[in-house]
Amino acid sequence: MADVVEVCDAVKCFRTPEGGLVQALDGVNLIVAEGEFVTLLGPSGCGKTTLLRAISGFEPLDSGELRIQGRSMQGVPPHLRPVHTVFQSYALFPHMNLEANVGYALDVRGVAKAQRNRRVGEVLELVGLAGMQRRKPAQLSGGQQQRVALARALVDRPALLLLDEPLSALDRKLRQTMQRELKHLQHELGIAFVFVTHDQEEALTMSDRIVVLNGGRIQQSGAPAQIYDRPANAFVAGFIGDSNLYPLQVQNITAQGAELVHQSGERFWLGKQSGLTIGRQGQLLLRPEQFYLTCPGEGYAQLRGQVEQWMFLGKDFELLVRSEHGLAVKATVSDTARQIALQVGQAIRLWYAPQSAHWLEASSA
Ligand SMILES: Nc1ncnc2c1ncn2[C@@H]1O[C@H](COP(=O)(O)OP(=O)(O)OP(=O)(O)O)[C@@H](O)[C@H]1O
Repeated sequence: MADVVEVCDAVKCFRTPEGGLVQALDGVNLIVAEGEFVTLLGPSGCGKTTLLRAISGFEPLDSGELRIQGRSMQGVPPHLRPVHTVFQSYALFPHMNLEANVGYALDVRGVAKAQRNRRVGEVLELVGLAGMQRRKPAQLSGGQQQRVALARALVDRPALLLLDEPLSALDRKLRQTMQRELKHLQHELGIAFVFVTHDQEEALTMSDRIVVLNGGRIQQSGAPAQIYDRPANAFVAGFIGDSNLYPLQVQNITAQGAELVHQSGERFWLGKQSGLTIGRQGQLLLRPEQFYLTCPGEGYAQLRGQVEQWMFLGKDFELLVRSEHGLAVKATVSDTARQIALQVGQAIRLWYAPQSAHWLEASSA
């Protein structure tokens, strides 16, 4: 697959009104392949919007390179880049009807009327708004307005669509519907998407690849499952999903794996892994859903503790357990908890597979 976007060593600093300097992008490298759905994810202020604005041409970089479809974007103004942005606020022209809003980019470029009308018709069909051409934005629902914004951005078939929190103004249900539609549309059109969101669930379900940013630096770039199951460092582990993260030291190495100890005396097991030596320090990641209340089979490790809190979530139970040595353990366990009839203060065992635990070396943690 050819690369649509290449960002090399992008650096961008802002001078703040208070007289300080903010490093919004601190040596960012990003490649987006043709047809890829890439999500930029990170806390507020991590540089997501700055990176999008640099790609679209609204924010010149201090240093670094940007190529779109192999062409350097040095000195190329936003309107001449093969890129459109869809914003959370839709940014529609309120006085124009839907057809004029969508056809605007083609009108500006002087596309012949017949071709223009055909393209507008096609793209409205695509986003499910055929027959609403004459409505003005105020006569549409939030979800419909977002579809117009999408249609407008897609009408001249850009190589790349940038989406800056496009769904965050929608309520939960509509948001989920739009997530599915957007993903379907992206697949159908084969256009590369760079999508910005705060919402980790949205990122995990929609993306081919997630790029996690913090403090203007890329922390990790990978497929959703890789980011979730094998985070590169403690920041990513803590930012995505619920996590139990314990600072531990390697105490012993056996044929099955490693025995790890917390300073409280609590012991954990980690599956076989290359490069581990006795005395190494790091953090162990165990996701709440990796625990079981009954031993699922051979080779599982156990953690004893007492139920401190429990909540029924409709399908699963969410438990807060205090381990024998005083560690807090979050566990999400399925239905079997019904038969066990949980009570606060009850002594229980939590089982986990040592090979599903993830070790973060101190240097990367
Ligand atoms: N024009 C500007 N002048 C000064 N500082 C800026 C400017 N634009 C952005 N910043 C700063 O640069 C950093 C990165 O901002 P950016 O908008 O890229 O973050 P973000 O990840 O998109 O955040 P959010 O999720 O809140 O939108 C922040 O610290 C922000 O305050």
